[in-house]
Amino acid sequence: MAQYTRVSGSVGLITLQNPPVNALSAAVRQGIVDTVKRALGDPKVKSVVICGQNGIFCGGADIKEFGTNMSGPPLVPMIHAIEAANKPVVAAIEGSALGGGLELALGCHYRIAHSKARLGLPEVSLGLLPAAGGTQRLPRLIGVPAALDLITTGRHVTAAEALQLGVVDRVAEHSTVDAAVKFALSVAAKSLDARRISTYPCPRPSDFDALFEGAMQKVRQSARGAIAPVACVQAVRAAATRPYLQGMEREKELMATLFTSGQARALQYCFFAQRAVSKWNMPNGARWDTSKPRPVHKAAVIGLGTMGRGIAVALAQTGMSVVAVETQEKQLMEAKQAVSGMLERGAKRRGLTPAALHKISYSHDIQAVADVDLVIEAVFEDMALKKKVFQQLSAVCKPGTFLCTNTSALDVDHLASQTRNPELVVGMHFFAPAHVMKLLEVVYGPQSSPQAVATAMQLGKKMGKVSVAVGNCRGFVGNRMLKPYIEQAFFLLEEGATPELVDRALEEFGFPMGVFRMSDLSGLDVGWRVRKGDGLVESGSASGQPTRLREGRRYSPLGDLLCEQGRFGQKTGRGWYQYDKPGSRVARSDPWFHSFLEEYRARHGLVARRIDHQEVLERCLYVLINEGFRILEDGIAAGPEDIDIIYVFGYGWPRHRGGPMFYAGMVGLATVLERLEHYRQAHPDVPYLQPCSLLRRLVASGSPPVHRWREVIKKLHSQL
Ligand SMILES: CCCCCCCC(=O)CC(=O)SCCNC(=O)CCNC(=O)[C@H](O)C(C)(C)COP(=O)(O)OP(=O)(O)OC[C@H]1O[C@@H](n2cnc3c(N)ncnc32)[C@H](O)[C@@H]1OP(=O)(O)O
Ligand SMILES: NC(=O)C1=CN([C@@H]2O[C@H](COP(=O)(O)OP(=O)(O)OC[C@H]3O[C@@H](n4cnc5c(N)ncnc54)[C@H](O)[C@@H]3O)[C@@H](O)[C@H]2O)C=CC1
Repeated sequence: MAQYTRVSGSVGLITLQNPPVNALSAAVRQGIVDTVKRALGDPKVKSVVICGQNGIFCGGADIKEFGTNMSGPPLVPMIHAIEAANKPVVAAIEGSALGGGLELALGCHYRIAHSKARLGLPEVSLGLLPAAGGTQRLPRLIGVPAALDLITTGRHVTAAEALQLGVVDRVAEHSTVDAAVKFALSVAAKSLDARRISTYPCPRPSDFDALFEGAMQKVRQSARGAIAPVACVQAVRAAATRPYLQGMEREKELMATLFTSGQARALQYCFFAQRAVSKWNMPNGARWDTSKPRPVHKAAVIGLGTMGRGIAVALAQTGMSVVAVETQEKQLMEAKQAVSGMLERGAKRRGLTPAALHKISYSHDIQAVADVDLVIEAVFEDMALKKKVFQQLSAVCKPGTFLCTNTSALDVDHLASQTRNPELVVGMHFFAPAHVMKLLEVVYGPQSSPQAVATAMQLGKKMGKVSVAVGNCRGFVGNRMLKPYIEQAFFLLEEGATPELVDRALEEFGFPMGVFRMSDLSGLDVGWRVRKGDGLVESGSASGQPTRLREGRRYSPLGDLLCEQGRFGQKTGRGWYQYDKPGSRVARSDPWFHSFLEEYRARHGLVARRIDHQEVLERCLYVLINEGFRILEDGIAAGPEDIDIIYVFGYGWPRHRGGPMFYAGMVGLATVLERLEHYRQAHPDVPYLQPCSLLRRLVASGSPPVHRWREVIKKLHSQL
């Protein structure tokens, strides 16, 4: 809807009304068409202001309408009619002007933004391009390089940057609508000839070809396999090379291919999934909207290694006081230096002074945490040590302090049982580097109170994380699913693949790094220590003939053998690949490893066969997806969206493929099931390939779309 009033005698004020973000639904578009017509037809009206209700201009096209039978007036002619008007139209931008919202503003003759407003064309992150003239008007207004940047990244800019770029004409500190009305009165009689952006020539940069080649290369590298960024570059190129109307034709043509693409569906699914996971619920009925978080004014971090340092930075950047605790003076001083450096660099990047530096106090005495509201433990992954730390915390902290652990896989319930108040214990599983990575798994046990979960979720939000509440099990959601994925990659090496082949297949699929490059980066010794703890590693296996079975299950000792040789990955300069020196990042194929692999196969009577990318993807990804179904079946994740968001934000799953569970739906659940059955037959000693009963059930019930899986899961749980 759009409301129309006449203000200050001669200004027609149009207010978009569609809470919460005034998205351009069919009703809003119809409202704009009607009210603009009314304003232009009213002889008393000399100029027009368009604004949005409740302090937000417009969040763009109504994404919920996509995929439906979109009725109502289309955006392009609506915006053209505004631009062609013979009375000045001023956009009064408060809150956000995004996507179609900014395109609407670009059709206006003037734009005034509030100093706190954010503007942008984020369509690319939804698998689309700004198809209401955005790709044609913006380069004409602010030049090709700046338009390419905004359109291909989808980034939101502040009002100050928008003013500097020339996207807006003025910035208002107080009521933007009042300022716009005043301004509209002042320009009522002015000629509009120079105010219609579509009539501007598009500036042609001197380094035209190099600019577009560079832009194309950049988008192909940053979002491997994503089609929308490429289409965005093509559309801006059309603006720079064709007259406006022909450019609009090209924009429309490119949008038509994107609009119905699987990638657009996947990205739009991610948009809603990201919002859905904040509305968490627990199997005991506790929910996000009935559980009140407790404010956290002061927090502590125990253990300032790789993770603890990043967590301390993320906490301090929220503005709260942080107590950082290490055991030894030397470690404490090193950590203090590292944390200060991280905060200073972060502040410099954002053009701020590092105020958070003074928010952290350091101590090697655990008594220092006595008065904090919440503690995050990040000591070594060692149950005995963590148990001791939780016992100490329980004794030292004031009553009611929430005790959280950053363990990657250990039993959160067991840690809770070491404390006087197990209901105050949850897992807060960050990802490295903790001050950068967006994902946070909040792990609840049967005793965790809804308030503890709500507090951890809210703290995650405050730290800028995408937080997902999950149940307690070995590895929680992300790492539990990773185990069979890595296992398949090892088996593929045994059967004839190379690290290069496996990684290429996964990187072409869209992962930033394949499994072996990733393993070299995070350190082969991490998994080795876990396998040793599980009693899977045979000592001295490098010198003997290590077995490839553990309790009847196939096992590949390849990773253990490399570790026994001191090949821990990048940190030692050798792993699945070789590196120029320890710590170097460029992976090169290693002839040593190839001959080692051949000898290994020969020793075990394994005959290498040709393995193609399809098999790599099917085996690595379907086995991971299968574990995802088990996690849903076990009630560890509340829905497929939770798993998908964990994989997209924590594990580099390509966003344009929507996350593993959405991807399974795209491939077809019946196909995933059939391929798992096929591989299970070929590898009867690999239990992870056994299709999960939830997957079978979903296929038997006609493979419903992903948003209906929760119903099937609910039914399944009610029958148990
Ligand atoms: C051939 C066909 C031709 C078609 C031509 C189309 C051409 C186009 O140009 C296409 C477009 O505009 S695509 C839309 C571009 N706009 C965006 O991407 C902005 C999306 N929204 C945001 O960033 C934040 O919500 C925002 C920054 C606005 C607000 O953030 P908050 O953190 O305050 O609030 P959220 O929790 O994100 O959102 C609140 C509720 O609003 C829903 N929502 C947000 N934007 C929407 C939108 N654009 N359409 C529909 N629903 C939207 C959001 O899902 C959430 O809903 P609930 O979770 O149910 O409360
Ligand atoms: N490194 C990673 O990528 C991730 C690690 N994690 C988990 O985070 C935890 C920490 O891992 P990292 O930071 O990698 O380990 P790290 O080895 O880098 O750091 C552990 C730190 O804890 C300190 N420490 C040991 N005992 C202590 C005590 N009693 N009091 C205070 N400090 C103590 C050590 O001096 C060391 O600085 C582990 O549980 C790990 O599984 C979770 C997510 C990712």
